[in-house]
Amino acid sequence: MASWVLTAMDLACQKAQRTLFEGVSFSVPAGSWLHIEGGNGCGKTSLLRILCGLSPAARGQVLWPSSPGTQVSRPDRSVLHYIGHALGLKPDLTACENLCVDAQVSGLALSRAQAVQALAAQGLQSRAHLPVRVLSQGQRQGVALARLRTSPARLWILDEPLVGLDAQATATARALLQSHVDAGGAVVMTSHHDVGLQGPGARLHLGRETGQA
Ligand SMILES: Nc1ncnc2c1ncn2[C@@H]1O[C@H](COP(=O)(O)OP(=O)(O)OP(=O)(O)O)[C@@H](O)[C@H]1O
Repeated sequence: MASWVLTAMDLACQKAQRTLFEGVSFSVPAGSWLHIEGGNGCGKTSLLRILCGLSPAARGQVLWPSSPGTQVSRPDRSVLHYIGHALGLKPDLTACENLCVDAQVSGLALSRAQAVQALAAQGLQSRAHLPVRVLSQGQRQGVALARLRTSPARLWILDEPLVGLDAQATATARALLQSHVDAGGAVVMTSHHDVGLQGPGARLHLGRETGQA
């Protein structure tokens, strides 16, 4: 049985007095995934931000996992790792430094060698010591994904994590997400493409059929 769960209860979202979605409820237990899909502007990013506690819901409630068997009122970085469209990278720091600083903020000790290893696993070893501002968009996405490899969080919330990746980087990223789920983590993600995750999981289509997942 799963030791923890992310729960969304009857969520609604409004932007500029327009209801984007309502009645959205789901549970994402440890060891599972949720793929949120839907057309441009249907509210996928807005939903992820609500799930992360970055934006308020117009209605409803989110219960985040904490240590096994408990729930917290807001998630911290030890619980939840969010990658949004903006990626959150520091452009003047190298890829390696970005991982080290990110770990430091999470209260983790990460050596440069460990950071380079995480980047190498994304196929970015040769880019490790370059400032992020000179990297391509796909390479930046790879750096953001490499941070997942050093994150303590069991719950990953990812906005279009495969966007801009070439075929090889996409396969690597898919394997990373699958291994996280297989190891008892959880992935909530948006994507306009089939991600092909296996095992316990669900798809939530935001739009006219929005509802239970
Ligand atoms: N602050 C805001 N004020 C007014 N409208 C907003 C605001 N923020 C978002 N929106 C609108 O809400 C809608 C949903 O935006 P959101 O980014 O959640 O969509 P999305 O499903 O992630 O789209 P995409 O697939 O294009 O990334 C869009 O029409 C957007 O313009």
